[in-house]
Amino acid sequence: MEVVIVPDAVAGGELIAEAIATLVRRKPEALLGVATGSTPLPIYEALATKVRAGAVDASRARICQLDEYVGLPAGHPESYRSVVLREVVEPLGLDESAFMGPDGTAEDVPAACEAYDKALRDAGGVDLQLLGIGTDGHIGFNEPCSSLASRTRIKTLTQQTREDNARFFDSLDEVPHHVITQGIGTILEARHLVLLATGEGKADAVAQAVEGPVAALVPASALQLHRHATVVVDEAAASKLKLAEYFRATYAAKPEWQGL
Ligand SMILES: N[C@@H]1[C@@H](O)[C@H](O)[C@@H](COP(=O)(O)O)O[C@@H]1O
Repeated sequence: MEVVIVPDAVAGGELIAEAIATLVRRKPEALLGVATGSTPLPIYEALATKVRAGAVDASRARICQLDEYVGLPAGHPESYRSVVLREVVEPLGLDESAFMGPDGTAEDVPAACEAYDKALRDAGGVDLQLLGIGTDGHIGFNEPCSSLASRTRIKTLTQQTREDNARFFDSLDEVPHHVITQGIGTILEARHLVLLATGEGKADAVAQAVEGPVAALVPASALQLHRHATVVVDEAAASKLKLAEYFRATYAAKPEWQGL
């Protein structure tokens, strides 16, 4: 696992956007897994700026979703499908046909989950999966004690996560209890995992994920099992890392050709 400490969220966004641009230059039809929440927005903004400036041609890239609420009406502005179309697909100038995600409106949720895992496989697998981290250490919507081998499935949100996400809804009552999320086993199949965490509120979760034991209690610790995982953190989110100086020195000495 590589840990990169950046000065702030904008620098993190720029660094990761450049890694995505490098991937897309090498593999124009790359499948990019995107995360929702506030944290990845600087990545999407930096990437869209590169596309508009002609620094990268992302017109053949494909986008896939990490997770989704269950039971929101189709087209609800806070369904993750709507969020990803609004924040990623449209700003990159892509068509909706370049996008895939689990169907949170399906009557048969288990079948929708299985279909999504199959769709990811049929698409050739995810090349680069962006991740955020919940204050309880979740990735996607894999809450604490999710199986590290889990596949895409339905999960029940913790009260903490519903409260964290209530800011996107008119009230806490409107935040769904159920979600579909790529499983931890599914996420670990992506070729490159890139987790961005910013702000002091994520410092404990980051320290446990990076420096704690691999444990289902801290789903993000599963990144330790992946052979190409990159954790990008700002100073505040890095503030509880014991090895921060080592991570800084390692990154400073890294040959530029290696990229992320
Ligand atoms: N399902 C999403 C996660 O993918 C995201 O990482 C997390 C943190 O969001 P934020 O970046 O807004 O803190 O929120 C939600 O639970």
